[in-house]
Amino acid sequence: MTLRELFKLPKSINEKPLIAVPLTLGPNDKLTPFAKKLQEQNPDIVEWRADYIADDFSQAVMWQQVKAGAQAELAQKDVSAMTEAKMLSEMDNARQEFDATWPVMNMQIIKELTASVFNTIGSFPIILTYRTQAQGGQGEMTSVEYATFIVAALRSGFHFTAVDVEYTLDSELRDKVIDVAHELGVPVIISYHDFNQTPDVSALIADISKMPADVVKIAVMPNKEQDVTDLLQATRAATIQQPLITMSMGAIGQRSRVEGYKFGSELTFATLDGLPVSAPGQVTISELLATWTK
Ligand SMILES: O=C1C[C@@](O)(C(=O)O)C[C@@H](O)[C@@H]1O
Repeated sequence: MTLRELFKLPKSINEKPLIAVPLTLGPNDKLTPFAKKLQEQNPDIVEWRADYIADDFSQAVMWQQVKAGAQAELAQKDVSAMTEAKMLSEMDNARQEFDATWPVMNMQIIKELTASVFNTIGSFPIILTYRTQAQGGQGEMTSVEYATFIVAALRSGFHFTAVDVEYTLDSELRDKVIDVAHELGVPVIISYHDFNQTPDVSALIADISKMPADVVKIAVMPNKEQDVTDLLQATRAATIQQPLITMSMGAIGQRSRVEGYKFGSELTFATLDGLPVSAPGQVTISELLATWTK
């Protein structure tokens, strides 16, 4: 099965790979200008990089906000030291109450975040990705928080075209997330990143393909031109059942993003013009299309 078939997308008319653009907006950015550019440049897929926003709604951050609000209110009141001490001790009880209700609040927050993405750009297929710092992203969640986030977003009632699950996630949690995705009919991309070097890509492809992955994705850093050639050749030589996405990152690896499809990589990440990259070496859609029509 091809990646297009798996994602239920129309057949390509020119044998080119799918183009995915990353949505890397943080809590203070507006989605509407992104949505407008999206309509203009019309990529195949949007990858929602939730790690750029989700940590701003973590339990610790939300509690800090509640606490800061209460303290600001206290500061405005002219209260005695005794009353102030009493109110502060009440904060401890409030903290316990906050912690007890957090799982429900967390689900609601994740649902609202997901809804805001789908309500603005849901006419495009969306891949759900939360990239941890260990794999080159912004995300600081623990493995349990990561799995909770992904499962809650998948169960939010909005249908993702695919979900990215990191290869390095603890295997028990990984299986749990994959089970939920499959129960909801969402294909799982198992992805591996190395921002320092190009390891043995063939071995990695073989290893990931043995997992319950519907798509295998590998993004690694070349230190020399030969590393890019090795990645492309490993992509061509792969005999796995699942669709494959590979790329060499950084400046040296850029050609893999443009011509990787000739070796069997079925999707390439590019940015909307003028928007930031989500990994080194990504080109813009315009650059990509210009190179393809040369
Ligand atoms: O896994 C990938 C590939 C990527 O790292 C890249 O190199 O283009 C960009 C990420 O947003 C995406 O999740």
